[in-house]
Amino acid sequence: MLISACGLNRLTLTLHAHARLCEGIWLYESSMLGWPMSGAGDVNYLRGVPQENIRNFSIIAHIDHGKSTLSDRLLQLTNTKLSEQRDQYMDKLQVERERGITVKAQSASLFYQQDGKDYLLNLIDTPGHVDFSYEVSRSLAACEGVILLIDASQGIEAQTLANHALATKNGLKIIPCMNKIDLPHADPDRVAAQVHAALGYAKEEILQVSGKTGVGVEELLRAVIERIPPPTGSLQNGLRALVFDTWYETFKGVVSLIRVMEGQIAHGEKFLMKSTDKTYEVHELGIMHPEATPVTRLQAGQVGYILCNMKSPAEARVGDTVCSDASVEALKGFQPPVPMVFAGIYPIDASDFDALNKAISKLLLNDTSVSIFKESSNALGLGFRCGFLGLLHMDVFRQRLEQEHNADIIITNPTVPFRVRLKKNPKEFVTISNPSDFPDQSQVIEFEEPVVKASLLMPTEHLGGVMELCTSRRARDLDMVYLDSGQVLLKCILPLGEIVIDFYDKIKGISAGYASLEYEPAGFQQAQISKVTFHLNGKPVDALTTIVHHTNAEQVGRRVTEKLKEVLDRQQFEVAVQAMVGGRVIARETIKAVRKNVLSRSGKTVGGGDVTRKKKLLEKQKEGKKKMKRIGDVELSQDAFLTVIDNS
Ligand SMILES: Nc1nc2c(ncn2[C@@H]2O[C@H](COP(=O)(O)OP(=O)(O)OP(=O)(O)O)[C@@H](O)[C@H]2O)c(=O)[nH]1
Repeated sequence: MLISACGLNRLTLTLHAHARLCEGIWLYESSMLGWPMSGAGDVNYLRGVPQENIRNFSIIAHIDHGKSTLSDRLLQLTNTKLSEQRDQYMDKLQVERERGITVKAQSASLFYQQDGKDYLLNLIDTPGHVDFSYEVSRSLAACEGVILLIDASQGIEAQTLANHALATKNGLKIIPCMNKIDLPHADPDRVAAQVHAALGYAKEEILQVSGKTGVGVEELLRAVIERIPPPTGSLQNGLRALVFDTWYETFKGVVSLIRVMEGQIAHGEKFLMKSTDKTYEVHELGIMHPEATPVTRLQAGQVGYILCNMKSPAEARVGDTVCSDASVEALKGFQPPVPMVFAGIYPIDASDFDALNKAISKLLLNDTSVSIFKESSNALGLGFRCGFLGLLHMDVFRQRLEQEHNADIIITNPTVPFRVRLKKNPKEFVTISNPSDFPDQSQVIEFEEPVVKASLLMPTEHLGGVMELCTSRRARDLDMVYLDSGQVLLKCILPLGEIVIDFYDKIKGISAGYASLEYEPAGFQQAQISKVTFHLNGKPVDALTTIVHHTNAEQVGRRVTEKLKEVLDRQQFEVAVQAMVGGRVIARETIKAVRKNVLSRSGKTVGGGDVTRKKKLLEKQKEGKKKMKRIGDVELSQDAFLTVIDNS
């Protein structure tokens, strides 16, 4: 049996595996979805699932507690057809599959029947790592409830508490649910006691599932339907929908994911983007099932995507309101995320700047939490200064640029944003996120560094080691709360600059992986800040310049000069490698002069008879020369330069 929808001749590009185009009419074979037929004549493929039978929910949890695996099981249980069979289906990006982590929230509309009633369940799988919590907060704006997943062997971790607080703040219904109960070392009783002690849920309220084996997942779906309220919002009102995600697709252009709050929107209709007042026409709209699947109409309470005649990625704004006319009030939108770490991104080959510019603007559409400004460097040419939510976020952005957009890039070493009050304008603080903007010390009244409110959750036996590390990183206002479950929650204020690089790894090492960290911005505090510059025979290498707390300057200076000495080719003259703060040298290495003999490797000269090998080496050197950077008299090969940046 077939349901017909109308006017979709532009949709051939998005032909879905389950759908086919027949004599100009879009036909949907509902039985293929495991979706029973009932009632005829509904032009909407969503077939009038009444609003009270819609549930919009996210799965939230600490990293690795099994959100994506559970999402797989929900797709399976609801007979959702997949375009290919693979684990962690909702992790669509190459970077996610390679790293085994979710970095991008993904939504899927599922159809399910329970007690003879048809339900439309809109699920959003969210990331767990603290760097991507902006994705979680955006996803929650499209939901009425969440499944708070807790690993039955690990128990509550820092991000469990943070996500619980976020869902509570958003007024969402929370279903606490223990996962991985199939693990031999799972301890549901201990974890239930922990959840009760920390979050106040009774043991009976906490569900127990295994996303891996499927045990308990049907009961979980029942709880979703019974405990999470349906969406509200009148179909009769003017259209009001929240854009909560956007991305760019090569053949389709800009795709916006929306949650319709009021009214409805249909194929071919015109709508207004509230922030720009620009009018667009809907070229396609649909649901993620879990691939983009066109429908004719989206109504209040539903989640889906729209494609329209947007010319540039810049026109789509996450948090914007899609509305029928100017009289409709804008929705609350989202607080812009606060960048925690800044770094320069440059094309390896300076002539690729325009291509990099395009690649970045497309990727920004998919990751609105990155802030970007153009900048230039004497060693690297034209590039961008980018703000990220953390180091993992920065690394994922780099990998996505390389993998999804074929960009060859260099990222300079990261720095946190400092603030400064200058004598010429003593009433105002200016933020410095780029070492090149560092002011002359004689003009400075005071500096401030960013701090975070950190929460570290761990079994009590690891408290000593973790406290020691925190103290060595200048932690203050330490406060401990002992939980009934044998865990302790350590709260403190930490300078952001002390945790962005290796703090997380160190914490995991000290606690055998048991301590978890969560943090949020907590303003700025007064600090003594130094700019460390690096010089080759007196000439600065600007891409290596960094800003650090004064107590760390010497250590950074020593590490980078040593690395420069190790990787720099010897020149025909002696080279002084210096690290300086102001006019003062804080670290120095000397590279002795030598007449370079390319035919010598590791001190051994290549055998005289091997002419081809000699030729090859000389050609290689010629090739390498093209990629040499010149700092004053000193030539620095690209490879050497990249190694230093990677290690600085
Ligand atoms: N034994 C067992 N392993 C599970 C279960 N659920 C997930 N896992 C494993 O736990 C690891 C993490 O699972 P994911 O589903 O990627 O976790 P996640 O919460 O989505 O991870 P992030 O999105 O990166 O935070 C994987 O190795 C899964 O195979 C389960 O129910 N039982």
